Amino acid sequence: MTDTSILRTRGLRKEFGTATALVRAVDDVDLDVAPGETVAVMGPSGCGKSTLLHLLGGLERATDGEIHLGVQRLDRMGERALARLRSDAVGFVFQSFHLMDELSAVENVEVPALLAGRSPRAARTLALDLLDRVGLADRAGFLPSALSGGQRQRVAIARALSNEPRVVLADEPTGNLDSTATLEVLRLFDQLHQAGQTLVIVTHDARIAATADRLITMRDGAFVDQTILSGGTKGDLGTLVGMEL
Ligand SMILES: Nc1ncnc2c1ncn2[C@@H]1O[C@H](COP(=O)(O)OP(=O)(O)OP(=O)(O)O)[C@@H](O)[C@H]1O
Repeated sequence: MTDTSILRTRGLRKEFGTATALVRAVDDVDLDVAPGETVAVMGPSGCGKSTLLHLLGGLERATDGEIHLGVQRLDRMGERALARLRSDAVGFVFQSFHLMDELSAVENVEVPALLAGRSPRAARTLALDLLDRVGLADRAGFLPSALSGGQRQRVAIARALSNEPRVVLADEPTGNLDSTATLEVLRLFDQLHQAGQTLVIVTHDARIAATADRLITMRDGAFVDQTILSGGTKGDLGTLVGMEL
């Protein structure tokens, strides 16, 4: 699309299995995500959405093709450089939260900041600030087991932001949440979007996808449709709040 994309793939492919039982999970995908853009990815189960997200965040290696994050080329990086890039530049949000059970909310949030090289004091200050931003300042000392599903996901979102990522990649972030918690998470993503955060969200929920700037539909590993939602078709949060989520 443009040279100014923050995230760009060309001819991206990921295959699993052997020649006799080959699954092409991602099949020749060209993607351009602009800075500050929210992209939603939808499609039937098994069409390759999670695999695509894992490739974009350097969690998995591509079989073929290019992945650019800014000026960096993920597909050419060694393991150490890729690990550094993940901890410095990418925020992940997962359906099942992936919090560390034995760490409090604030400790979970500060881990990526520590890994990214912040001092313990600076990491703690940032983590408390982020928990405040997601409305959980009063739960900082709680273990995940003492939090609701929605609160856990908000901690996970705060954690995803604690390395000040260039892009946040969210895989079914509301898949385990009830409608109230879904709405809370939706509000948070909207705030992030307003603040200029680049977001790629895999979701089965059309109402979440409706808040994105662009909706990509995948099938059998490939993009089969891309719809720009800004302007008339983009659902605003005010309308969604009025809907039964
Ligand atoms: N580690 C793996 N080994 C072998 N096959 C895999 C692996 N990971 C994914 N696949 C296969 O790749 C295809 C895409 O899987 P993926 O999880 O990306 O789909 P998805 O669209 O995210 O599905 P869902 O919506 O159910 O989460 C599927 O056929 C899946 O079985």
